[in-house]
Amino acid sequence: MKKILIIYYSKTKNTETVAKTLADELSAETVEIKDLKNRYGFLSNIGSIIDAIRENKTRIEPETIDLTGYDLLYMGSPTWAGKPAPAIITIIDNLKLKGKDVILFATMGRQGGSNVIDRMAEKIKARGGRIINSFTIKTGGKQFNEIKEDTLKVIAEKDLKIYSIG
Ligand SMILES: Cc1cc2nc3c(=O)[nH]c(=O)nc-3n(C[C@H](O)[C@H](O)[C@H](O)COP(=O)(O)O)c2cc1C
Repeated sequence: MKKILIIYYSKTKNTETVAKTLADELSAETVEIKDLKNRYGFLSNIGSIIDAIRENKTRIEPETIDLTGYDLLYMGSPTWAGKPAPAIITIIDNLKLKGKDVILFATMGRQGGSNVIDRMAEKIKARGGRIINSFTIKTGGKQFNEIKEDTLKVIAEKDLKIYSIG
């Protein structure tokens, strides 16, 4: 079995639900990237949208992750104004991704997830990583258990367990 790490940011636990479901199904470890900037309240939401559109960096915890020994990475972000969350933009630039296989996922209320995947992919490829698969999950109006069900469906449809072998 490959050693798999799932790296994610999640403000309201939708992306976390996907990450934890993947972790259970694929026997993977997880690392949550925390954004140390206040992202709660109306004004903060506007700030978050501006930060996402401009791809502003943010203060995160952990600042980096030692990826030595991991054969496969999953990386997940919510969609913010059609972009990856600032915490994900920030962590990608702090990781040594040369030669790493990466599977990307994005959650979205309604739309924009594929754009998030594309942008994450561009940045990861620029750092020497290889994107081997990706998927989006729609979360608008869904309970956590429905998001979990949707994730289980994607794991089956995309045959994601195949990447754990070897
Ligand atoms: C600042 C902000 C911007 C967002 N922009 C979008 C968007 O452009 N398109 C969309 O479908 N959902 C958008 N959403 C909804 C989130 O992408 C969606 O709820 C996601 O599943 C949240 O993941 P999380 O619970 O892991 O934080 C936005 C949410 C926030 C807080």
